[in-house]
Amino acid sequence: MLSLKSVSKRYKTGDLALKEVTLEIPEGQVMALIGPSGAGKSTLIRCINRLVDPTEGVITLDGEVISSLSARGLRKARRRMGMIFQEYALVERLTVMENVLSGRLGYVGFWRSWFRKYPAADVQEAFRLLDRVGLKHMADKRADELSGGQRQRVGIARALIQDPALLLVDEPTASLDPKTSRQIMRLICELCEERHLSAIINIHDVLLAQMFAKRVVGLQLGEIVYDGPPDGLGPDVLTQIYGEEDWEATISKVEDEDENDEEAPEPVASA
Ligand SMILES: Nc1ncnc2c1ncn2[C@@H]1O[C@H](COP(=O)(O)OP(=O)(O)OP(=O)(O)O)[C@@H](O)[C@H]1O
Repeated sequence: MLSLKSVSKRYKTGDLALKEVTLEIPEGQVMALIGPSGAGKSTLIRCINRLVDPTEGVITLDGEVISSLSARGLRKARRRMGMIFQEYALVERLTVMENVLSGRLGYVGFWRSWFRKYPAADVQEAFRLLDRVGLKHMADKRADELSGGQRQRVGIARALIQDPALLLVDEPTASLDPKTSRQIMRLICELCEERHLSAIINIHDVLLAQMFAKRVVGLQLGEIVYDGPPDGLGPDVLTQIYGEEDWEATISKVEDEDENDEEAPEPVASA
């Protein structure tokens, strides 16, 4: 459903951030994008939602060519791409509910959103989503009263109320502790499965990528150097992506954690 063909990006500074990247992401697939700092992960995500214009190549979402859309076409296409950010990007002085509803901005028109007059169906859906992410009881809290994990749950609900076909997730756990990081990754993956959503998750943490994604793409200096299942990320591949390190320790840690994972499951309610 998402296809990138020979996508390259050269910034005005001369940096070649992406080199002929070709990828296909089928419906419902969660893909983790890994690679060292500067590999081009953010640039790839930004080319898909056109925050950055690719220099060459073609990007299509469900057959629609994203890479050459006009501003109006782009606004429409962006409704189909939910974004989840590292720093949550919430409006601090607004409530949890208002932040979630802001995900409908692309649909409701400027004045309606200015006066915060969202349709009843949107409000109902926001409650359902807050229930699903475990925050129904916090709908009236201000965003600045929440913990990092709770903020990210609001960010997830805000992305989902857009009713996207694709989730673009940029470092969702970078500001979270290890346990919360796992809960957030698990929640994102479960929601993608429930809703047949595709996702690209840009993630620094190789362990988390291996634990939760069915497919991992490794970028190095703007090129894909690995594209395959998480268990194919052996020491040689990781060295190719990140350089020399004691990868055996990392890999065995994943196995240990899998065996000992006795965390309580996320709250379940119908979505
Ligand atoms: N706006 C920009 N102008 C010029 N060069 C840029 C710009 N943004 C990124 N770059 C360059 O493009 C390359 C890829 O950067 P990018 O941010 O996509 O990497 P990344 O893998 O997301 O890194 P990180 O994990 O640190 O966020 C780097 O060499 C970076 O310096």
